[in-house]
Amino acid sequence: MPSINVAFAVVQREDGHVLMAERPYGKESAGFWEFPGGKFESGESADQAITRELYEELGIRLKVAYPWISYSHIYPDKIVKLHVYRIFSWEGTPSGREGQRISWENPSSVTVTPLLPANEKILQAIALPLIYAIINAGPCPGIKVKLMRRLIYLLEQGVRLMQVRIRSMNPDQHIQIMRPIVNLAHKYGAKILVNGNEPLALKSGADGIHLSANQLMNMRTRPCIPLLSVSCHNASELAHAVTLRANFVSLSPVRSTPTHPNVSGMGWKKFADLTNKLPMPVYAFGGLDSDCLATAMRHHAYGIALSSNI
Ligand SMILES: Nc1nc2c([nH]c(=O)n2[C@H]2C[C@H](O)[C@@H](COP(=O)(O)OP(=O)(O)OP(=O)(O)O)O2)c(=O)[nH]1
Repeated sequence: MPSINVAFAVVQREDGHVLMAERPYGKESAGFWEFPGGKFESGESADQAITRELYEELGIRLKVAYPWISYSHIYPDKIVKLHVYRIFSWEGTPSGREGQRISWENPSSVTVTPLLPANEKILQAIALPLIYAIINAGPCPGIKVKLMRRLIYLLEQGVRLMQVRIRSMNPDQHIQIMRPIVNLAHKYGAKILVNGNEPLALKSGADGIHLSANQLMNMRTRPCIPLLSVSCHNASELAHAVTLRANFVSLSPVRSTPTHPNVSGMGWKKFADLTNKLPMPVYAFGGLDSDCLATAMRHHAYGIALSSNI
């Protein structure tokens, strides 16, 4: 079967809406909605293809194009290798220069239909926020109040995806602590994952679980929960996370951290080599702060994970 390379872009406004385009009359799959982009021309790189396509199709000049994920989709007559970019800044006002209809859509509630089947996973992924906060807590007096305070602080800062990791706590007390956390987060439209414990996640109404790399490698089937995130450190763990259909992973350590002084960070080059061909969102983790977001995205990260200890 022939295989073609295609570059397309998630062009995203500040309000989170993304630009979608209808495939015009005369093209294959006319009437289906897609992200703007198209086939590589002979000798072109992915970067060159996306820059040219977005100018030809929409009349916009890209300021920065972040290379994101790559994946293949098998159509009845061909394999399409999709190279996906994320665009947050451009010059010009997008318009359908090839007669195609365009629409700004909220990724969580897309109104245009039908979509190209290869694009479902992209829409699910881009509903995720750019920052993933990990709240670590050990047993300590007043832990419930301290956790709630930290949660409120993060929610007020605009964080909408959090993992809560409480060590050494009996299951009943754990649920008692998690329920109000989940309820409050949901009032802000935020999602909560609990670390490592599927029954706890279900009983506390959390949105998902986060697995350690050890738990991941011992698991053969995906837990039955909406969101699954996983800690990964190398290529084989990433590959298993893909097999288990994790929604996203954190890949660490990018830099060495005070909590793991004997482990050296992999650095951005290795991070990019590991994530470059992955079909899922990856949060860069370990020794980072929010100023690292653009650097992370230049190296194929979806966003960054930041840890916060109690
Ligand atoms: N542009 C784009 N193509 C996609 C997406 N998802 C997806 O499966 N594809 C597939 C559909 C097509 O088989 C292929 C893109 O081919 P195309 O015909 O649009 O490319 P093009 O704009 O260069 O078209 P042309 O100049 O050859 O007419 O990639 C997407 O979101 N955007």
